[in-house]
This record gives sequence, structure tokens and C-alpha cells, in this order.
Amino acid sequence: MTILDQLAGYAKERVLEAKKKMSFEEMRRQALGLPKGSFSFEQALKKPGMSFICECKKASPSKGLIAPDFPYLIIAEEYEAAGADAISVLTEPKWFLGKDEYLKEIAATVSIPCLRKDFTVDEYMIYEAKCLGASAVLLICAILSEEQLREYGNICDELGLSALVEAHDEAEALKALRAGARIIGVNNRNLKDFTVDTENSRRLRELIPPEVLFVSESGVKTGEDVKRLREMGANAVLIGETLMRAEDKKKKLAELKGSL
Ligand SMILES: O=P(O)(O)OC[C@@H](O)[C@@H](O)c1c[nH]c2ccccc12
Repeated sequence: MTILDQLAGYAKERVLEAKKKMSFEEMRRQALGLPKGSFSFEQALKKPGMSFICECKKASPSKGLIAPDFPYLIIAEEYEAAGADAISVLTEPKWFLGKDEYLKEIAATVSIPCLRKDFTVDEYMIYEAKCLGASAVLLICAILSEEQLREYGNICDELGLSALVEAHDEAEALKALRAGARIIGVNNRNLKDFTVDTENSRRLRELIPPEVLFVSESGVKTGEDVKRLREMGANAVLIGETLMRAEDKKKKLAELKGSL
């Protein structure tokens, strides 16, 4: 079983537990009772040039503990002050040491859109994301059927949330497109074996029509990386570890933007 299967399996267990605390009907009712979102995440990615999605992540399955000290609100505020266009917040608790509260508090504090970075395996998690204040959710092609991608995309549309649809190879990118994805994220890290290859973005960019927003995710370390990804047509980069390990996040983000 791959780590992705384990993450998805555990997410299903988490949903079962969550439904005991608040039923599906109640979560849905609360989410639909909130003002509809304005698709602010995709708007933020539409600006000319490269957009930066900066990630709050305490740990990961490939790197273990990244930030023992995790002042998440300060980090999020630093990202915003440094000119991030959006913030990605891990809520997966077991491998990424995330929490729903991190997202809730960050979304209530910053004015840029927040992505709920989790392993969406049930509609419940989309309504929950809305209630937590997210502007976007992650849908991973490798763990969802085409029909689920379409259905979940429709729920996002109803709530005014954006869906970042993650693909790792050609077949997944085509599946995302057939399901109507407006934002496709290509994960440069293979979640099956953790190898990183930013050239993956180049191969897949060619398959994806220019009007579909393209996010290059993972393994971005330098301004040179960002420049290369921009040249291959990425609209945004999603950067976690490099920023999480930087003492001065503002300086690091400026460096990453530097060679543009
Ligand atoms: O820390 P990195 O290498 O900059 O990567 C960030 C982000 O892309 C990564 O956390 C990620 C990409 N896709 C995911 C899916 C689930 C959880 C996490 C991820």
C-alpha cells in the first residue's frame, strides 16, 4: 500500500469520526448558510506573471518534522506581508501534523485566500472546508474517480470555492480536464515514492490548455527553479518546505521572486 492509499484510508476514518460529532446534513446546512465564496483563490492565480502559494506545514511523510516550533499565525501573517498570493494550510493530522483549527484561525486572520490542504475523500470535507473559512480545497486525481472529481467540483462551485485538482501524470491530467478542472496542480513529488522532478511540470504543461490555471507544486527551492517553471508556463508555484525552513520568510520569498 502506498503512502497515498494510507493517507486516503485514514481520511475516510476521520470523516466517519467527524460525522459522529456533526452530521453530514448539519455540516452541509451550515456551509450553505454562509455567504457564497467569490472564487478568490483562482482570482489570485489569474494575475499576470507568477503567483505564489505559500504553505504552512509542520511535518510531512517524506521529511518528517520540518518545523518543531510552529507559530502558524505568525507564519501566515509573515507570508501575507511578504506578498504571498494565497496560503496553503495542511489540516491532515497524522503525517503532516495539521489541524482544522490552524486553517480556521489563519483564514480568519489573513485577507488572502486559503487552501485547505488535505486528502478530500468525501463531500463532507468540502462543506467542512467552507465552514473553516477556506477559499479552496485540494482534489487529488489518484484517490478520486472522474465522477467524484466532477461531483466535488460541482459542490465547490455551489459554495464559491475553488478546486485545485492535483495530477501527477498524463492520464491524471487528462482525467482532471475531462472532469472540468479550472486549476490543475502538478505535484513534482511523486507521492508513491517521494522522488521530486520539476521537469514533470514541463511535460504536463503541454497537455493543459492555456486558459486552465497551472500550479507547479513541491520541491521548489530557488529563484532559478521559479524562473524555469514560469518559463514553462506555470501560473503559480506552491512552496512549503523551503519557506518553512527559512528563518526570514520575507527574505526567502523575495529571493524566490528575485530572478523573475
Ligand atoms: O514542501 P514542498 O516540497 O515545497 O511542497 C509543498 C506542497 O506542494 C506539498 O506539501 C504537497 C503537494 N501536494 C500535496 C498533497 C497533499 C499534501 C501535501 C502536498
